[in-house]
Parts: sequence; C-alpha cells; structure tokens
Amino acid sequence: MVLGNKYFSESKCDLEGSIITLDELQELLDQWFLLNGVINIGDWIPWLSFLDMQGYVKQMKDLYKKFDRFHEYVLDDHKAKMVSSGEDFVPKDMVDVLLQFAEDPNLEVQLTRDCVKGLMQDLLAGGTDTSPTIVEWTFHEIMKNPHIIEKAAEELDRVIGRERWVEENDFSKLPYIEAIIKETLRLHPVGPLLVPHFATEDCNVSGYNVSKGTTVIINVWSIGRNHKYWDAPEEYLPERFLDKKIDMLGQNFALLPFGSGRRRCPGYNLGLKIVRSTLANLLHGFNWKLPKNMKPEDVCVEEHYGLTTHPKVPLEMIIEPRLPIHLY
Ligand code: HEM
Repeated sequence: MVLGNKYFSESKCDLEGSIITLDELQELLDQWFLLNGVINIGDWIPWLSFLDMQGYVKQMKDLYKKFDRFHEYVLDDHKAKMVSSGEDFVPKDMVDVLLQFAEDPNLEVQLTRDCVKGLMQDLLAGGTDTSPTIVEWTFHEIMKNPHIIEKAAEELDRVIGRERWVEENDFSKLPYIEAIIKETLRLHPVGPLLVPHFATEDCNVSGYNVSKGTTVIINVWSIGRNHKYWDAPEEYLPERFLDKKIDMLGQNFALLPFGSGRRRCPGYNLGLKIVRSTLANLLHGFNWKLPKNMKPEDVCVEEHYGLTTHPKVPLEMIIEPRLPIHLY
C-alpha cells in the first residue's frame, strides 16, 4: 500500500531487491518512536542545546541517515520504473502516487523529494506500529480480566457461529468487541500525548491564551483516566461503552485516540479496520490461556516510554483452535 513488500526481506541472506531486513526496520521504527517521545533538555532550555547532554540529537541524526538511505533506495527504484514505463505508467502504491504529484508543475504547493520522503516516513511510522499495539494492549487487559474473553466469545458465537471467520461487514453486529477496542484506546491511547501541535497564530482555547509559536501537547492518556469524565477510570470495563454513543473520531473530547480536527489521524479508518478484524478473529478462532505458573492478576499493564506506548513486559499466552479444524 505505502510501498511494496519487496523492500523488506526476512533475513540478511535474502537481500535481493531489498535493502533492509524486517527486524532491522522494526528496530529503526522502535528507535524513531522512542526518540520522538523523549524529553530533550535542549528543547526546554535552549541555551543548553548545543551540549546535547543526553545524546538524543546525535542519535536522531544517525537514525535520520539510516532512514534516508532506505527512502532514497525506494524512491530511486520507483522513479526508474516510472521512467521506463513512460506513458503507460500506472501507480501501484502510495510512493508512485506521491512521485506523480511531485512531477506536477501546477500543484499549488510543490512536493519536493524531501516532502515525499517525509510523507513516506509518516505513513511508515503511522501505519505499522499503531494497530498491532492496540491488539497487544487488549490482550494484556483481557487476560487480566478473563470474564471479558468469555463475554466476547459468547457474542462471536451468537453472531458469527462456529463455521466461519469474522468479516468486515460483521463489525456493526459486534458491539461488545467494539466496546473492548474503545476501552483499550481509553486506557492505552497509542499516542498518549498525540503528536505535538504548533500554534500558527495567537488564539484563545476555552479561556486559555495560546501565543503564536507555542508547542501544544494534548495529554489524552490523562484525559482517559480523569474521574471528571469516567467512572472508575482505572478499571478496564468495556461495558461502559455499551448503549452509549461515544465517538472516538474527535467529536467526544473525553476520548481522543486519533486526535481531533484537521490534523486528526488520516489513517483511522484503515487502522480501525485492521484492529477490528485482527482482534475479532483472534478471539473467535482461538482459546487463550496464560502459562501454568501465571495468574490473571500477575499480568503487568505497565507502560514502556516513547511517542507511542507499548506494554513494558511482553505477555506469553497459550492458544488452541476454537473452530472446526477445516477452517485453519
Ligand atoms: C488504529 C490505529 C491508529 C491510531 C490509534 C492512530 C493514532 C494517531 C494519532 C493520535 C495521531 C496524531 C493526531 C493529532 O495529533 O491530532 C495520528 C497521526 C497520523 N497518523 Fe495515525 N493512527 C493509527 C493508524 C494509522 C494508519 C494505519 C496510518 C497510515 C497508513 C496513519 C497515519 C497517520 C499520519 C500520516 C498521521 C499524521 C497526520 C498529520 O500530522 O496531519 N495512522 N495517528
């Protein structure tokens, strides 16, 4: 979708047509998320910034070089195909589309090569780490509260039955699964501080003066745990969303997992579809158990620090098929 699979290989022995292994890309993205979330002393006390006391700026520059090498390789490859296809060129992924825009001299805002690389990076970062993290957090929470798995399985049996997998047009008939996803996003928003916003002009928001040039950070993690908006906020209770119309696309300010307004996440539709179908099918297709030596209350829901939040301790689970064997 963003760029072809061929750019990532499974292992170093198989780098034909690719430039990076999947593990290396994952490592780069993990570092990218971590560095985007760190508190760099130089940003808060600018006269100290030249010292780069924590070494973050150096790490960012090194990371930039590694990503840039990857972006250049992908762009050159796409460009070569575009040139060799001439008039018959048909865009096959997002990079093709961006390159086509970059060639258009009539665009109001010209897309430079750097802009294209920036957009590729946005899509790569926004589209890869987010949805799996939500599924991961959901499993941490529901393994801690096994009655939720039973309730979800009951809904799946009733609506889908045991003779098929869950499909996209089933989503609207699975309100409990939807409530589980909302509850995970309330307690574990993937972007706990969203993405830093920048005030382009002086403005007043709910009585607060925000001067032009201010970096605005919105703490959705804390809003999701605020007693003013939620009963028993520290508890994982999907039921709180049943029979209530609480939107998660930016209309209800107590739940803002995708942000709100013009800079809201543009990938929310795709992201939610991935989460819904992955989670619903994992719950439908398998029974989930903790290892013998572990009790539900032992499951750790502490967070690892970064621009996105991940569970601090990975969870080990034992699965067995739940559906007739011919479906696997
Ligand atoms: C369920 C999964 C996802 C969640 C929870 C999520 C969450 C977010 C959040 C919180 C923001 C910042 C919004 C703000 O600051 O107001 C954001 C921005 C963004 N997301 Fe997502 N996202 C998800 C999936 C995706 C996918 C699948 C893509 C692309 C394929 C994507 C691409 C982006 C981009 C490009 C931005 C930057 C938008 C801008 O600055 O205008 N996201 N996302």
